[in-house]
Amino acid sequence: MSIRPDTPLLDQVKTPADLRAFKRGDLSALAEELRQEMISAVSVTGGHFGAGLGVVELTVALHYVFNTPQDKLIWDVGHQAYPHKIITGRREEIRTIRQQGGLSPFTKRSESEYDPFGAGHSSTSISAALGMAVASKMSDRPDKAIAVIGDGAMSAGMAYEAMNNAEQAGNRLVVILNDNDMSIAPAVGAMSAYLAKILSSHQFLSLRDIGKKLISKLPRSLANTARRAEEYARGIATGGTLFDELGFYYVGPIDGHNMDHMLPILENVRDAQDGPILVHVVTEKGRGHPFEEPHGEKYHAVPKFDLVTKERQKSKPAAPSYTEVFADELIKQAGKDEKILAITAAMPSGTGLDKFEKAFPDRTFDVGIAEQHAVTFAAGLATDGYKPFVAIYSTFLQRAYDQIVHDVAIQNLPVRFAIDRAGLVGADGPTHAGSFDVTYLASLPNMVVMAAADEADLKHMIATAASIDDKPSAVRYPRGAGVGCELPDEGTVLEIGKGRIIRKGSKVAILSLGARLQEALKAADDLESRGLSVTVADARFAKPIDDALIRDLAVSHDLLLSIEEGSIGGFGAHVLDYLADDGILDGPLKVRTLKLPDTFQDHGNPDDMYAAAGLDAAGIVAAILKALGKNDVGQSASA
Ligand SMILES: Cc1ncc(C[n+]2csc(CCOP(=O)(O)OP(=O)(O)O)c2C)c(N)n1
Ligand SMILES: CC(=O)[C@@H](O)[C@H](O)COP(=O)(O)O
Ligand SMILES: [Mg+2]
Repeated sequence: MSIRPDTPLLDQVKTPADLRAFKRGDLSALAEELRQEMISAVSVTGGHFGAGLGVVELTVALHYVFNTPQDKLIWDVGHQAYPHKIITGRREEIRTIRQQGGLSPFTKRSESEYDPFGAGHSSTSISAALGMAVASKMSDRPDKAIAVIGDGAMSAGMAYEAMNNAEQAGNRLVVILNDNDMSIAPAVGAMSAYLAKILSSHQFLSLRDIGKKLISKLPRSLANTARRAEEYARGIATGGTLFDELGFYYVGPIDGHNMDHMLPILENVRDAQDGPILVHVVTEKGRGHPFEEPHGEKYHAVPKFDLVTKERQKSKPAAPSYTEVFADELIKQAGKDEKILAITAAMPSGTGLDKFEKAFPDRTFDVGIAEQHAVTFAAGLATDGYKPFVAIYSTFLQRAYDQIVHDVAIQNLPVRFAIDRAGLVGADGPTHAGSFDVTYLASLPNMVVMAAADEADLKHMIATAASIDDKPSAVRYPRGAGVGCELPDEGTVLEIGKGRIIRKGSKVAILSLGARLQEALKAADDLESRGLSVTVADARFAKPIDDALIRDLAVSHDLLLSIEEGSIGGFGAHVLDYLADDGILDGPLKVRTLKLPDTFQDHGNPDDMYAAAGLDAAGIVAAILKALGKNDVGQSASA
């Protein structure tokens, strides 16, 4: 049941300008209404939850103190921006978030002038803010750029590359480090430990010391705040941090749920005349969530739920997910081969490596949000005979492309890439769609690229990757449940570069790569009912492609149609290359390549999106009939 909370204060806020008219004393109550509004909205839509709940007060404080949208507020990743969207004119639309045609789950420039930078992938905010700050400095405008970055996102190299250059921005750059001691999973690594140390160590000065220190060190206006330091529950420490060494003026830690602590500090930061400032804010991820039981991931993301019963909508998958099948097979393989290791970049549950870690804690590495490092780390392990599986979502692997080319492929190191979320992912939209991996991987010499058509084949492909010791390999598989096929106890090693015929016909050949195979088979049924004899083949490999299979199909059918869940330049392009170079295209054969349209795929339901892209059974049938000039052949069996 959806309930709209009573929100008399929030009702007065259409934009941040309304918020700025509030008395300071009312802001905490306003923030609580905002939290309840967000809970109510997410109960209807599902979506990212814990991060937004944790920054409700911070969101109100930042919009209250800074002059958005002239001052640019940049949320790293953007998954925590639900409260921000609600108070920046998108309160009603928030209930459409992640649905086709609705609001984006992340910040998006085209959605609002209050979203100065689009996101989805992490750790971009400081670079973007620095660019904006330098632009405003060069244009002689006073506008600030404020990057809000989480402690998890602070593990990525890009954040440090940006901080290393931050001085260029002068006082126009503000970084808010939102420290909730969580990534999706608990935060990992030395940086996380360092932040914890700042919170608990000697740098956490006595209140009186802080006052003295601040007065001597801070810009004048900040010093005034410091005189009131004894009001702060947590106190603040300055100086001597890594951030100071990087050219920031470090202020913190401050309690990110306490307006009385945050407002004076942020006002002074806003008015400071010196260089860039980093404010270390401590928050609680998932604060105020309505559920009774605690959650290890602090409710990072939730499905729709009933606000009264708190019951979360559980879909009952008919088959195990590809992710689970991958984890089970890797555990099987690792049980036989102690050299097998598993690496995740901050996605242990998403990639199934949390399960692997339970079986092999010493052979599992969560490196934090650090995809580039994950890949080169794996390359290093591979030089010494270890067999690393880097389990990464297709979209996040994009960040490590040079590492794949330079550190892995050129050196021909046997790193195994387990590429989850390949193809359309649905609600997360264009930043998270796994559209490009075949295009960017199959163009690399030395790389073996496999795509699983079903979960049984995924097991075979993981077994195959485990056996490839002389070159890099990749297996791609989609988000969500498998097709429900029978699963072997253990995968069997496949012959490299060999596809398989699933169904034999004579007129039309459908050559499928990956999980569109079921749709290809449905299309074949439909076409047969129209009197067209159809062969369906599963290519299995995008690289090396099965030349012999393609040639056989090409010479024995009138039409060869390839289909894949990926962008242009992928499998279809490789098939065309082969056909052209082999001279087969010089003959009577008709060829069509079905792939995703050459646009970024927005968020929505993947089935609808594949249908719109012509990649479902009906789309395949239509493409084939059109190619054969037979739009009027027979009736669909399913019609
Ligand atoms: C490059 C990249 N890798 C992985 C992810 C997946 N991801 C989204 S949010 C998140 C955790 C971010 O932690 P933090 O920055 O601390 O934000 P919090 O959720 O704690 O507010 C991760 C790993 C991503 N968005 N981008
Ligand atoms: C914000 C982010 O990048 C992740 O939280 C992502 O939304 C997870 O996607 P899955 O639900 O596919 O694991
Ligand atoms: Mg965090």
